[in-house]
Amino acid sequence: MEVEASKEQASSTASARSCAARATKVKICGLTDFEMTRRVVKLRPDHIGFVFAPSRRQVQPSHVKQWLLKLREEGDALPDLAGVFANPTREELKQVLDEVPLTSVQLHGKGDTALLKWMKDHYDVQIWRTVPIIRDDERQPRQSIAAAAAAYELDVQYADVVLLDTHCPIQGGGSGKVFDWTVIPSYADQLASLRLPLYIAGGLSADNVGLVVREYDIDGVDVSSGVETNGVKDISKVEEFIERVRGNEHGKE
Ligand SMILES: O=C(O)c1ccccc1NCC(=O)[C@H](O)[C@H](O)COP(=O)(O)O
Repeated sequence: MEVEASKEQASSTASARSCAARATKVKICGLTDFEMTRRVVKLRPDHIGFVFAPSRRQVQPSHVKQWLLKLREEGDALPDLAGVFANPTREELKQVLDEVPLTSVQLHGKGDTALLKWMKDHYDVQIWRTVPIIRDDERQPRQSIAAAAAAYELDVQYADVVLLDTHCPIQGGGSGKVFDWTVIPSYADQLASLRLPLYIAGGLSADNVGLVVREYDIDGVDVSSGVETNGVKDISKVEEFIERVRGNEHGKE
């Protein structure tokens, strides 16, 4: 099944990093209505994401369930289906996972090893662990890589993908802001030794995604704000974003 294939792709680990040119995965996040979800799915991203955390992009589980049913009825091959949460309780996760056939759960906020273990024990989902990277302009001491690593190392044993995203103190993600990409190689090295795929998010758009994909040894990219116009998903921006990723693979001459 397409979803299964997509899950396997998401698990392609850092061992693939040694290949000269490989396909960088694309996740389009923060879909909020059926019609846009349908149009995005037809562009064949590797992952799509629905935000269940409090946010202007928050969606209801019952709505997402209906959209996915309709797409299946129409015969659309579905990509990996990610649900985005910020510091969820077990009950909140259960409510969504029992209703929506998600294949991945993306967690923002503080780590909770017991929660991750519970999820792995009860649901067949990939876990995306977000590592927030603090921007210099937040006027906090710059986060050291070691400190961030210590924060996620605790639950990395249950993570299937690690996502570096710009720290967003207000809602946890979807900031639309770029972090300092020079930290990427240190994470890439650490995660390669753990054989965990590394994805990048935070302020990506068609204008800058080619650069991050070409210059850094990463497995995938994730976007929300950068494919919106006036806060609403814009299908021409989504299309352009996916084209830029696919035309700029790392290692391609
Ligand atoms: O998008 C939100 O509103 C959101 C709220 C709370 C937690 C996570 C959230 N979004 C996650 C994403 O959309 C992506 O993983 C990523 O943060 C996208 O960032 P950006 O392209 O900078 O909007």
